[in-house]
Amino acid sequence: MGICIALAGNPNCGKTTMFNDLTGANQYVGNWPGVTVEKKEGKYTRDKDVTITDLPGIYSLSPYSPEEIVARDYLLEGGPDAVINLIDATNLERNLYLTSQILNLGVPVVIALNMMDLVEKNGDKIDVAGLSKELGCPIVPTSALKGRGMEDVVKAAIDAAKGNKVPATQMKFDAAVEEALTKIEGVLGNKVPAAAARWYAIKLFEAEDKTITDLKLPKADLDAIAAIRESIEDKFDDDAESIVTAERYNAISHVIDKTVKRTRTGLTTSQKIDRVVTNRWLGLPIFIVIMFFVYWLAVSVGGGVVTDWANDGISGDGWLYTGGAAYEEATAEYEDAHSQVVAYVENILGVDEESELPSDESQEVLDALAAEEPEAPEDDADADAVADYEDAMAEYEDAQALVADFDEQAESTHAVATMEVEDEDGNVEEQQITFADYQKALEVEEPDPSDGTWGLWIPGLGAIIGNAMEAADVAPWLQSLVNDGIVAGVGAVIGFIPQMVILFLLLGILELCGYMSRVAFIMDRIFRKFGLSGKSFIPMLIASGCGVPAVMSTKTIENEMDRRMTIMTTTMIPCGAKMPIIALVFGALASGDSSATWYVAPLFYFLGVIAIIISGIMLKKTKLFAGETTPFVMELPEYHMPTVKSILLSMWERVKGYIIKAGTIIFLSTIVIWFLMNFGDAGSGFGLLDADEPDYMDYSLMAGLGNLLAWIFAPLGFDNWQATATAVTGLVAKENVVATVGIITQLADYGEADPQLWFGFLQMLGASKAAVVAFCAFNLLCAPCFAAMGTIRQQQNNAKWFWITIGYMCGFAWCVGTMLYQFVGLATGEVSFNVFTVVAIVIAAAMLFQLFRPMPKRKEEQSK
Ligand SMILES: Nc1nc2c(ncn2[C@@H]2O[C@H](COP(=O)(O)OP(=O)(O)OP(=O)(O)O)[C@@H](O)[C@H]2O)c(=O)[nH]1
Ligand SMILES: [Mg+2]
Repeated sequence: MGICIALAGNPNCGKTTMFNDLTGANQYVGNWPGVTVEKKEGKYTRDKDVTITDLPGIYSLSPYSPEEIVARDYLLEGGPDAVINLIDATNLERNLYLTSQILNLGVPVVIALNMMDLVEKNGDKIDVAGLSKELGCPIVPTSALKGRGMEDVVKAAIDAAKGNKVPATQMKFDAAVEEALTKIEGVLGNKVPAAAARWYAIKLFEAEDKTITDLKLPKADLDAIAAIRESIEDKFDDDAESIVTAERYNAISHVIDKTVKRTRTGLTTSQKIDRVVTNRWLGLPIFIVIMFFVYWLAVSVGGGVVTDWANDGISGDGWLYTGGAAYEEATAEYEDAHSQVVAYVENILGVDEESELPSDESQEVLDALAAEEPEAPEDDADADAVADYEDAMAEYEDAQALVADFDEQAESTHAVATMEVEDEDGNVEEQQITFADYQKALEVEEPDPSDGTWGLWIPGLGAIIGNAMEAADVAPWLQSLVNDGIVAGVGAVIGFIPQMVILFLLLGILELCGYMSRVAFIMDRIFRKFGLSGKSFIPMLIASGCGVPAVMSTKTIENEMDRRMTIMTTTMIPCGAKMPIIALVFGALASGDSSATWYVAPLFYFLGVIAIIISGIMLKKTKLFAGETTPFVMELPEYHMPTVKSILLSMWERVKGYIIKAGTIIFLSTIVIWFLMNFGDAGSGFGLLDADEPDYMDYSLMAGLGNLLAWIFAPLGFDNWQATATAVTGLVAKENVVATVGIITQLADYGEADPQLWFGFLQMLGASKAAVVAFCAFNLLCAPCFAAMGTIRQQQNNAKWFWITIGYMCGFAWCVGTMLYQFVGLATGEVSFNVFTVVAIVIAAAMLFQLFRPMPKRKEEQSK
């Protein structure tokens, strides 16, 4: 017959670490309390007959918080055959409080004295044998992190379960209280299991409602118990519950005096570090500096170097593996020549003032210069192919004529262009380009890394698939679906993984070493001023990875209103999937000068935090959320070096989600988006659009959908279908935003780190920087992706609250976007005063009013 062992203990004492070690599972571990919120089961790796259950951490068995109820019901209703009670040995006083309750339950208990490695390091001595005698149950010293004592503790638990060895002696209370408890046990007789008699006696003595309703005792018994209780309450001049609590703590300090020898004087290392990092003044600046650094590393370094590399290999053409230096040189030479050509053409035909890109006329000539002669069809080609060739040839000839015209004009006017060049020391010089220079520059060919002359070339996945389909003569629409839809869309997500790996590695280290629980403590001081709880910060922190686990983790917030409010706001933090949007916007705003604008990426993180604080204050003053905030109780765990394995695990846990998403939701949505973009009615009936036509997308279903909704975004500065469609696809998954911009601008091959896409994106938003800012803010703050919305529905557990959440997020995002576009636009001169400016002013005034008005008085308070 199988044996069932439960792991119970305070939050953050190492239960999940032990559970993972015993069962080979990979449950989430974090160095802050309340990581596990549901009980989890697994099989012991060394003996499949033994089932191990990981319970959420609890401080006591009183039925106040959801976790306490889960754990208590499970233990009381005969779930486990034995309980392993984990104790954080560095914090015996607090941990033994729960132990003193578990010992009363009448189930076999084995204590795992965990974190012994830290105790040894601190130099404290615990008399394990003595402690075991005092508590009346076996004790095994362990270190779950280092895997020490794991087998012994399970063996002891199996023995205890087989022999049904319930704890022998119990921690005794004051004689008068003990006498009262014995009397109550007498009243109960055999109405409760003998082994748990003391548990029930204490609960009835405390007059705990849950126990009284559960037991359904006759009135006479209840009266007798009430009389016993009152006599003791009179004697101690205190209520029964406080008497029991005090007695438990007395018993604990008695046990500790006898068995623990402290050698330590002064502060521990953890306390010393905390004096700095949780300092009233330094705490917040230190946190900000750390977060800036983390995001900067992930976005600039990881995003730049590593993502480029991955993008080349996955959705791009491929890598040049050897001979890179010569290729680089040739590329530099080509780029120099190319910029001479561009400068020369621009000099004659002009530049667009606003965007500083070539004017339309210049672009036409540049395109003509780049045109290639089409390949003649084979002799046995069909009529269609011949017709296509003739069209292409005619186009090519037009281009040649345009170039000839331009050359003639240039030569006859003896035009000389000047171009600014920067030498190695950063000095800017002017270079003259004559007609002869221009013609010479045209001769320089772009080096092709894959032509075999530069070194070993490894083709990218996209190129391989593309060529294979070409060779197999796959229908053009299917090629387009696979290349432009699936490879581009899924590739954009996968190419982003390197950045996430860096981000989550760093966040994982901060979490596991214990720093992040300090941050919750620091944030609580700030949040409290605004009527929010510091507990809301943990979900926000997790949201920087992904909104789904973040919304799940709100379970640990006991106060219902605080919990609902945290669910409503927590996904405003930029999650991993929103990072490419930030990178894109960052590029469009700063033209990629990452050294001068390195602060943009972390700024959006703080935009999220500020949006949450503002939302919190405003919501707190509405009827829905009025009320007191609950006090924040969370002790600070000791710092420790996390193991490499645990860091990698925590990173993998989060990255895994993206990979699964890329294979499922993103995969499906790229197909749907491709369909919406490529089907429509261009005048000749509904069907596949001809992708060779310019502007074919304007006739697509997506354009229709976008146009239908575009009016909503007019005040935010992007009332065209392209930007609207992008925001809508973002609701499915935020990864879609960049992918959709890529498809719409037909620059999907470039990725969010490429200037081409930045300019395309800027053009899509009417070359308005204010609109770019508004677009970004809207997409970051509005309702999250499908997956997160599903989790919100589940956690709000109520349709009305779900819609309030989604409605609030979208409404808030719209308001912020409108204000940003109107005000930033006014400041930069991109917007002139209009109706929506008035709307923005009204919104701003309403928000300020809601933020600064005093907390409204509630009816209940007035009646008191
Ligand atoms: N030094 C040391 N650290 C440990 C030990 N056991 C666990 N930890 C660390 O303590 C932290 C908390 O571990 P968890 O396993 O998540 O704790 P838990 O009891 O499951 O916490 P909740 O799920 O919040 O109830 C993690 O950072 C672990 O790496 C140990 O024996 N020694
Ligand atoms: Mg846990």
